[in-house]
Amino acid sequence: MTVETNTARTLDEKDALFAFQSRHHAFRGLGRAAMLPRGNASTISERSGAFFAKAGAEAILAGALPFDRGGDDYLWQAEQVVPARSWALPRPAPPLRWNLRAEPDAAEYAKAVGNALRIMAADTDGSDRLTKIVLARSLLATADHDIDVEALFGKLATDPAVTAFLVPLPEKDGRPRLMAGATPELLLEKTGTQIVSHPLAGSAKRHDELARDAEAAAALNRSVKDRSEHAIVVEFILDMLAPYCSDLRRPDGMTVTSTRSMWHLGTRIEGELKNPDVPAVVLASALHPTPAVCGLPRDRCTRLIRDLEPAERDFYAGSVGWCDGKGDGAWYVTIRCAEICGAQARLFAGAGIVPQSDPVAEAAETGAKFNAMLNALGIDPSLEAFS
Ligand SMILES: C=C(O[C@H]1C=CC=C(C(=O)O)[C@@H]1O)C(=O)O
Repeated sequence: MTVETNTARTLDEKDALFAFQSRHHAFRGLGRAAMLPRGNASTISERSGAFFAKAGAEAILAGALPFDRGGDDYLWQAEQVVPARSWALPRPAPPLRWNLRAEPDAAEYAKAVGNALRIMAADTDGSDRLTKIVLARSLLATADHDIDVEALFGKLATDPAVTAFLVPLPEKDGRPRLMAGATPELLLEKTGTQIVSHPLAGSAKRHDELARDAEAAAALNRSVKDRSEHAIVVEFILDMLAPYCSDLRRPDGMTVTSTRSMWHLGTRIEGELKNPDVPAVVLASALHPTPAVCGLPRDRCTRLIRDLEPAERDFYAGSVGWCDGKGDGAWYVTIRCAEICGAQARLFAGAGIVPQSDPVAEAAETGAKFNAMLNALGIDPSLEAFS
């Protein structure tokens, strides 16, 4: 991917179409040049192939794939792509007053987890047997005036363990929308013939007090429930990538990784492609959604999620990222994020449910996963609305 270094615009201009910032990548796209004709996962290969055949190897498409493989993606080429390092310094924004509504609240969410556990327990055999499902809830935060998206992005980008992102979403009721977040999870990165995926699953809340924080990490590492939840994701990704790879490697065990607010179990998977021409977006689209955000079996879980969750996921738990005309690119799992529309932010958080799950603990885990966005929005995470 090529990022223009000759920037005619100043970096504090407000018209970012998309932006990504992590330890490895930091750029923003300015102005709308062209949209990839919309379509679902089954046509991404043809559509992106035709697009880059015209736009050329240096062109970059960035944006979002929805959670549901049948839904349409939203990918854009910007007029100009510029480096964005200076965004590591958050811009001060005036404090907002918030009205908060949990949809559903923790108690209702715990009931949905209970329902999922009953379905799992009744499922004793068969190839369609439910082994894991990820259930999410949302939090609708409405401010007294419009959210300063650039200031929000600056705050999200201060955690060195995440990729902060800002991508446009299709308008809803005629109003512009975008997705902002700080994802810790790499779905797929491709550079030439090399691919990397770094799934996360299995979580614990972090604590200010050092000894308590270290104990939370150690307990996560010992947890049979979290290890089984994680192993399902790793096996799924290895199975999906195997047909594309001449070599696929993973370390012996899983590792404990962290963001500022959460501990996770993670596994870095690396591979060498048989055919280097398969583009990053096609591989990401084939992998997505993994059991880190959906479950196993995938199609059955997609349907069950629709029944068990009150709010539509839309682009939450999809994938955000970019690819260039050479086929390189990086795609992340769309988590620790909020859909922003004017003064409104809809935050999402999910948790993997396996037979050993405790509904109340899973509800608390989703509460903790809101913290990255809440902190960046300047909302006190200890407020009652999240419990
Ligand atoms: C679905 C989410 O997290 C996923 C990623 C890491 C750990 C997870 C877990 O432990 O349940 C989830 O699989 C979310 O943050 O909304």
